[in-house]
Amino acid sequence: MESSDDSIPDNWEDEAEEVTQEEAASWKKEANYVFKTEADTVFTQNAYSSLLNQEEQLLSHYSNKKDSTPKDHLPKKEPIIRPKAEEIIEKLDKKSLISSLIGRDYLSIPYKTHVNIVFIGHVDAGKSTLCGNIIYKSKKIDSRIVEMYELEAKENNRESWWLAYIMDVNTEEREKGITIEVGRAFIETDHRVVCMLDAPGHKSFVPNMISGAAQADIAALVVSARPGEFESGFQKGGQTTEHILLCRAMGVDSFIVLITKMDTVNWDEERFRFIQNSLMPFLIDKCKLNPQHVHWIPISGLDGTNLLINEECGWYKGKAFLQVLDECEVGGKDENAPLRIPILDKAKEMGTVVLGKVEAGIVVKGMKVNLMPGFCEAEVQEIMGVEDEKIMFARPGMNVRIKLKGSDEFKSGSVLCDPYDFPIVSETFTVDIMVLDLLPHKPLLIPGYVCIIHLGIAVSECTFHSVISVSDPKTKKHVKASYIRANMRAKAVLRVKEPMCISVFSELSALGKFALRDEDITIGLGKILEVKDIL
Ligand SMILES: Nc1nc2c(ncn2[C@@H]2O[C@H](COP(=O)(O)OP(=O)(O)OP(=O)(O)O)[C@@H](O)[C@H]2O)c(=O)[nH]1
Repeated sequence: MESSDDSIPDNWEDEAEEVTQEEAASWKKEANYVFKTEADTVFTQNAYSSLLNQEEQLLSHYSNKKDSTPKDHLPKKEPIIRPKAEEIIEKLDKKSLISSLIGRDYLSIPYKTHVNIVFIGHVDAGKSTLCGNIIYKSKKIDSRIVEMYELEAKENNRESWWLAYIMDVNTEEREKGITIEVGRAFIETDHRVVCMLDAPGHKSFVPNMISGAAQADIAALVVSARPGEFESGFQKGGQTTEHILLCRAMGVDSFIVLITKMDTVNWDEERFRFIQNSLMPFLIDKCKLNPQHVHWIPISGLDGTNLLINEECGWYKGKAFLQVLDECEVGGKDENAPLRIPILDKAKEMGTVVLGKVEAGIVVKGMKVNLMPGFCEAEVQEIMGVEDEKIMFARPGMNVRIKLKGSDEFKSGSVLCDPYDFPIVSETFTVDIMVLDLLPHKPLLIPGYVCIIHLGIAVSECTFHSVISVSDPKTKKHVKASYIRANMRAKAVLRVKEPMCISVFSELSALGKFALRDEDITIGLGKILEVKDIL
């Protein structure tokens, strides 16, 4: 039944975003920036004097040209009125603020961009083996440790698994031969510092896989070419499609498909093309990936062919995995945006140390920060980079450990942000949701339906508050509805148990995309359209 004048207009997504931006703008105006500490005073003063310097330089530039420049081209010398702190922050870009804080122009030094790649795919596809081999071949591991792993694999009757042991570090993972936690290792390509996130393939550990996907810029989809293995991973119940959908839900737009175990099919091109043709419609048509952002490489994770350099595979003339990884497209991140670091983990190490990836803005040693949604004030005492080296500041994309001084009454999943510019904190928000399969005994999403939401790396219980509309699959027009069935696209209002840091998707995808899970299955994926700030 299509509603008449009160039907949802086609452009409701745009309208929803505008409302949020207006709300954000009015909040920003009302905000009262308070600079309490000495460090903050220096920060503000430096920013202020930098602003004055810019003005003076401009004036002297014009007065030196006095004779040749007509008078009315000169800017009028106005009495200088000290601007308010918030005006300074609005006028100056973040880079000059940071440069003045750390006293040198560090930010113009060329550097390698940082990217995270998550390895996804069905259980036993070969993810850990190929990650381990990349580390081994890049000589990032001591030969004595390799010998130890070889011995341990032999003792566990899993001789060929020693490469996987480089990523699978805990005893249970090694004894069972499966990944449980997201493994993490760093390598460097010519232009990038790459964090490899080895996600578990087993369906019991999908929540861990989602946390890996939420940190990723690129996905490496690992598919086994061994007869029968590709088929079981891609069929209903296999993890290949679920992992692809979850990565898309977490905002990953760039995929490298690694068709591995090619040694088991004698590097048969026909097998490679069969897998490629089977996966292509799902990636391009269903998941709406740009074909130019999907790369295909035949490899063997076990012997390392085509991992670092293109080797001995007559019919494949393309690049090796690390060469593609060095240059494939990743979405830009905004250095000048307010600081956002979703906290992945928190530990006590002579103070509180947090682990996270800088999603937006720049974090600088010595700056004041706030951990939201709990309003925990703290100071950045140390920043540690990928090799645990101490650094002065970190840019977007970088994985950092940060030692904090101050309150530690915050949970993992909180967001570390600027002291004067917080993300929206809310418990109720409007979403655009694509519903997948639903549980046989719970076939409708209706107000009151309770499930688990993975909002980036944060996890919470969530309830369907109301259903607004569903999209008619034929006309694509939204029609009023009071329930949602499997495989429908809909607009609904969700409510989480406790306030969370949330963003409209178009503003910051890291806090604006989500997956819904119920009883171990993924029931929906979506993005946030509108949020009511409760602060
Ligand atoms: N012949 C051959 N065997 C491989 C290759 N890659 C992995 N294997 C074997 O496949 C099995 C599973 O490999 P893993 O690397 O543990 O698979 P995984 O995808 O990390 O497994 P989960 O993380 O538990 O899902 C092991 O016995 C590996 O030795 C390959 O390229 N060729």
